[in-house]
Amino acid sequence: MNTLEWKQEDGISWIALSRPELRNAVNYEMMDELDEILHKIEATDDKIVVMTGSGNRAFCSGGDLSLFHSLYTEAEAYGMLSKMGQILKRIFLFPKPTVALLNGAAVGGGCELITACDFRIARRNTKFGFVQGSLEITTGWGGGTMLFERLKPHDAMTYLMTSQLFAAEKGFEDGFIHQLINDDENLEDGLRQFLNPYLKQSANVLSAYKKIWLNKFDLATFEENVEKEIRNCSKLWEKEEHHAAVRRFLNK
Ligand SMILES: CCC(=O)SCCNC(=O)CCNC(=O)[C@H](O)C(C)(C)COP(=O)(O)OP(=O)(O)OC[C@H]1O[C@@H](n2cnc3c(N)ncnc32)[C@H](O)[C@@H]1OP(=O)(O)O
Repeated sequence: MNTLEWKQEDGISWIALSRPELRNAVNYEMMDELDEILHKIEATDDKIVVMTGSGNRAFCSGGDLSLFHSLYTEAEAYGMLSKMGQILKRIFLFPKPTVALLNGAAVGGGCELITACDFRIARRNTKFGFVQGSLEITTGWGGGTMLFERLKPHDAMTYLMTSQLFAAEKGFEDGFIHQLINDDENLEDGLRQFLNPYLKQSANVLSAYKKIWLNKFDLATFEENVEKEIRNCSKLWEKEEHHAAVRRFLNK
C-alpha cells in the first residue's frame, strides 16, 4: 500500500491515510486502496474500524486539488466524485462500527469522510469544516446527505452553508464529535478509553446493532440522494468560478 497503512490490534482495524506532505489528500490510488482494505476488513473478525491520518497536522484535506484541478468538465468531475462517493457509501453502510480519530484538521472531502463514520473523536482544538463552498462547489462525495442523517437539520445547514472551520468543541456541543481528548492526553489512549466498553462486546453484537441502525434507511432513497448530490457538485465543478478558486488555493 502506498497511500494507506493498515494494522490490526486488539479487535481494532486501524486505517491511516498516509500522504502527510499533502495533508493526506485523497488521490485515485488512495481510493483504490481504501476500497481494497475495506473488503479485507469485512472478512476479518475485527470488531471496530478506526480511520485516522498520518502526521499531526491533518486527518484529511479532502480531494487532492493539485491532481483534480485537471478535471475540467462536468463529466470528468462526475467520474472522480462518484468513485469516492461509492467508498463513502461503503463506509457509511459498513457492517462493523467505524470511528474517525481526528489527529488533525478534517477539511472539505476530509470532513465528508469523517461524516461517513459512525463516531468522531478529536482533540479539543482540532478544526473541521465543509469548506467546499469557498471553492464554489458543494459536498460531492455524499457527505452532505450523510450529515443530515447525523445532525439536526439547522446544524447541518450551518456547517454546510457557511463553509466555516469549527473547533472540535463546537462539534461536541452539536453531537457531531463524540469524545474530546485533552491536549496533554495521548490520542490513542483517549481513543482506547472511549472504545473499551464497545470492545467488551462481541463482534456479532456490535454488527447486529449496526444493522438495526442501517435498517432504518430506505437504501434506494439514500443512494438516490447521494447520486443527486454528486451530480449537483459535478455541475458546479465545471464552472469557471470553481476553477478560479482552486487556482487561488494552489498559487497561494
Ligand atoms: C473533492 C472535494 C474537496 O475535497 S475540495 C478540497 C477541499 N480542501 C481544501 O480546500 C483543503 C485545503 N487545505 C487546508 O485548508 C490546509 O492544508 C489544512 C488541511 C488545514 C492543513 O493546513 P497546514 O497544516 O497549514 O498545511 P498547508 O496548508 O501548508 O499544506 C501543506 C501542503 O499540502 C498542500 N495541500 C493541502 N491540502 C491539499 C489538498 N486538498 N490538495 C492538494 N494539496 C493540498 C498545500 O498546498 C501545501 O503544499 P506545499 O507544501 O505548499 O507545496
